[in-house]
Amino acid sequence: MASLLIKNIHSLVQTDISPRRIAKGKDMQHLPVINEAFLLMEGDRIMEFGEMYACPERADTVIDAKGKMVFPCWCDSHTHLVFAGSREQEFADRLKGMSYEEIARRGGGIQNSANLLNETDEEVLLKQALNRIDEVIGYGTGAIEIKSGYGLSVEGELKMLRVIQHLKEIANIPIKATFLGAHVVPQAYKNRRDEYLDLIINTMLPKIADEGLADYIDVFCEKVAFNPVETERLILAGERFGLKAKIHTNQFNSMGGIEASVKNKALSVDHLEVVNDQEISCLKESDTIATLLPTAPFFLDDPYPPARKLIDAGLTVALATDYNPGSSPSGRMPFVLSLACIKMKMTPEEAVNAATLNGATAMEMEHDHGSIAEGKVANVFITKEIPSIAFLPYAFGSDLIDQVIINGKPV
Ligand SMILES: N=CN[C@@H](CCC(=O)O)C(=O)O
Ligand SMILES: [Zn+2]
Repeated sequence: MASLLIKNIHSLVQTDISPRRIAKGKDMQHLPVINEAFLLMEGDRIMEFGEMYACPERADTVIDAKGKMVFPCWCDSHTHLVFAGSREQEFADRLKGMSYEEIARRGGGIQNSANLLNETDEEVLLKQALNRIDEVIGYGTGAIEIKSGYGLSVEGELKMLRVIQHLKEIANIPIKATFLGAHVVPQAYKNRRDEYLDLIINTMLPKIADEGLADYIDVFCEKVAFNPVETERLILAGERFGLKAKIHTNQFNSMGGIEASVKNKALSVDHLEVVNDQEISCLKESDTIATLLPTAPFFLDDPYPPARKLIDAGLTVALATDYNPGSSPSGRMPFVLSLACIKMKMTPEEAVNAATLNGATAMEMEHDHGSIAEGKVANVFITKEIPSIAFLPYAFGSDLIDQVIINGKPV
């Protein structure tokens, strides 16, 4: 097996000697670092790491990282990166004052992306999504979740999930697939929402389970999409097919989505731009991860999630890009970290924990990803020469990633 040694690392970040599963509440401030370090990878795994005095003498390939830092790759646990076309016309409409919700109500938004996706061939979707995966690897992402939800029909949802399945086979980073048939009620079912729910539960889910196309189920619990009762019905249906829930909720309204998710042991609740004290207390009683997506409120010019309140209440916070054509047309994790610090007052250490270990746990990949630990997959990135960890979110526009290593190989 080929070995790769990185030596003279100024700081090796997020080192796990006795592996942590998660960083919760005030522990999110704890970011273990080894200064003047080495990292040895063999095959696709991390073999050994430590201080330079113990550095092995030989390896097949040696990289000198003097002045640079090494991080585990980002774990982006919430994306919609299989999509067709783009929505800059809606962007222009919003700049003139129209809201995201108004655009959705007039049949634009998610329905617009669904129309485009249903007209696009599977091979084209695959090629474009693969390009996006290559793009985000360049930003340091080494594990990702991808949702369906722009099909909104049996054929469309299956097409999206088959594309994601194909991506799992050919992309060189691990992918988790989430079924989001309940993204909005499609226009064709406008006055027949119960029939659409029945279609999801009785037709889509059995086919998806039959082909093993999804790892999780998601519902957009919002006024423009599905209510908490419908959300709970869908979570329970997913559970019958072995799918845990990761739920879009509290993006624009607080209407019971968190309670419905927590009650049904959702793995994560995602967005949380609008969240009240009662909902925070409800989350405190659970293991459900709060996944925040700050590029969405940045792009939509909405309020940011109250990350400080959530962390100070002892919750587990993850950060992800929400890469999608409508509310976050960017998969750039370093910018997510900058927004988390600048707009949500997370510390750089909390932001790194949220974007690595907690992101991995939000897609149940923490055994193999999210930290520098012996035996974990060797997905890491080397920064350019930077003076401190805080420099990464601080220098928000700069490309500070020098080299990305995936499965123990530079890409
Ligand atoms: N809010 C629901 N879904 C996506 C947006 C999808 C879209 O606008 O196309 C989100 O997470 O922001
Ligand atoms: Zn989303």
